[in-house]
Amino acid sequence: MKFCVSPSGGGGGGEGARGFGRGGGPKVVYVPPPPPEEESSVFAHYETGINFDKYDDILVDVSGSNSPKAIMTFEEAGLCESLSRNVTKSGYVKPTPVQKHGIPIISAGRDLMACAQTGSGKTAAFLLPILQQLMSDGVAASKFSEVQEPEAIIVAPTRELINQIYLEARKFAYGTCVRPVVVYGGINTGYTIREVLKGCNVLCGTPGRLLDIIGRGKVGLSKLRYLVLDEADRMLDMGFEPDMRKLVSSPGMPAKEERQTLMFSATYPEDIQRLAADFLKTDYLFLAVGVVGGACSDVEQHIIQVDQYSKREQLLELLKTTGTERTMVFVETKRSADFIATFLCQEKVPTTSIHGDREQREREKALGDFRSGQCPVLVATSVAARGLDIEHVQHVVNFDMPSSIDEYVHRIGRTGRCGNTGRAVSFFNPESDTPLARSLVKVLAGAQQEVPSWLEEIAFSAHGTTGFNPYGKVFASTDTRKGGSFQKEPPQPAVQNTSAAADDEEWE
Ligand SMILES: Nc1ncnc2c1ncn2[C@@H]1O[C@H](COP(=O)(O)OP(=O)(O)OP(=O)(O)O)[C@@H](O)[C@H]1O
Repeated sequence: MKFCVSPSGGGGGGEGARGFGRGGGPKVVYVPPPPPEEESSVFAHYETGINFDKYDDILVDVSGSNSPKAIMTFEEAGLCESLSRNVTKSGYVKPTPVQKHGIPIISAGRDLMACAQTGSGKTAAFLLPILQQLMSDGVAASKFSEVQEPEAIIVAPTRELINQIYLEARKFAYGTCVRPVVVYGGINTGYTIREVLKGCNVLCGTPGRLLDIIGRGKVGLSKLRYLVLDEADRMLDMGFEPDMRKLVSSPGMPAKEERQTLMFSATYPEDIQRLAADFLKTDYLFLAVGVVGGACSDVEQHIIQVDQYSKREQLLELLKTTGTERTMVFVETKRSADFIATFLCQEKVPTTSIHGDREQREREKALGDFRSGQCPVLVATSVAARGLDIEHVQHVVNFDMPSSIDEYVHRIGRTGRCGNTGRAVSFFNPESDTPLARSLVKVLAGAQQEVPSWLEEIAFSAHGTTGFNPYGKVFASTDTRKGGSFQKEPPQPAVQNTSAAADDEEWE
């Protein structure tokens, strides 16, 4: 068995994170391998799970005026032949709730803030109606232009996630004249620009690299019709909000009244919802599938009380039971990611790691080795918490609890996707994690999980109450425009999501 070496190569984070020419660091030469061309690889997908049909039982709430009627089937979505064919080849038989409601809303030209649980198909909910519109308008990529004018821009917070979205866009646009392109930090800028100049209709990017390429005059915004913020709450928290403001005030960016703005996430703190409204037309629709910020109930959640010094032993014990099943282990810092991955390798557990200090080449290799099963254990920081859709991830371990409950929801959502079941085990250290206890109890209860009595005690003891963590967000249940706050606790500051993720990913 091959053991994947994990420690950070170092040095890649600074420049890669800040984008070529900004940080003044060494030139990034990395050019990623081209994505697979064979049809079987383009359309490779995993099966929906036994709980896929249960999605239909989830309560859906659409608020705002004149919302269009939901569709029940992909046929009703009115997709053109090539797009329909690609949907079928992707193994999609029926739409998930966020697709049933989101597709007609987007097709009707409405702005949308959509919230649906992890792994429930939000990506296709925005890609399909956008691609459908571009195809029916006969949009085609042109490689004869020195400035590319994409019709859609999609933004996501991490490099791996935006690459995944790009691959989904490429899959659905397969065999058509619509060309998606991806730009993100940590790869050679010249290569990126050459890719953009080959023709670009749907530009997928991380914020830093997008702004960079727009600033270089390689991308014009005059034809832009769609702006999509995936993981919208993360894109608008303190880490990325300035970049988003810069993006929407870039020269040529159509005003919000002239473009369609679409936001998707599994979590939406209320303060972020209010801020997001700045980017949307006033009559935007708010789509909530289930409880906003709730965890996916297909993930079996276990919380174990562990003190800091017993965590490594506990992890080893746990990994003995998971065998070669794919497991993501989340830790708080880049250093501990290296440390734990090295420890596991020494213990003969084939492990790799991903975090913001690893070079992009290493990050992509780590993800590749994990996807292929060569290294069934991936130790990760919050950089891998959101959006990543990796087949066969059966287990998530929170070696360190995250500092916010939303981050917890995203992390455990790496398993139990698309109707499949999964398991999340979290090491709760009362010394450091007590502030999260209350919101954790609510998330567990909301997902019909067993709540350990010791956790309840911590959460609602005098100690737990006085020590209530302002960062331990309790989820809202619906559209903030309805006026109600759904929290018993005071409103949370916008900083709550940023700490871990922002210092880990820095500036993409
Ligand atoms: N209608 C469908 N039928 C079958 N599979 C689907 C369908 N919609 C999406 N999928 C698949 O389900 C998986 C999860 O979808 P996706 O990554 O879009 O989830 P998500 O809601 O964006 O999750 P997250 O909140 O973690 O970002 C993907 O592999 C996707 O291809």
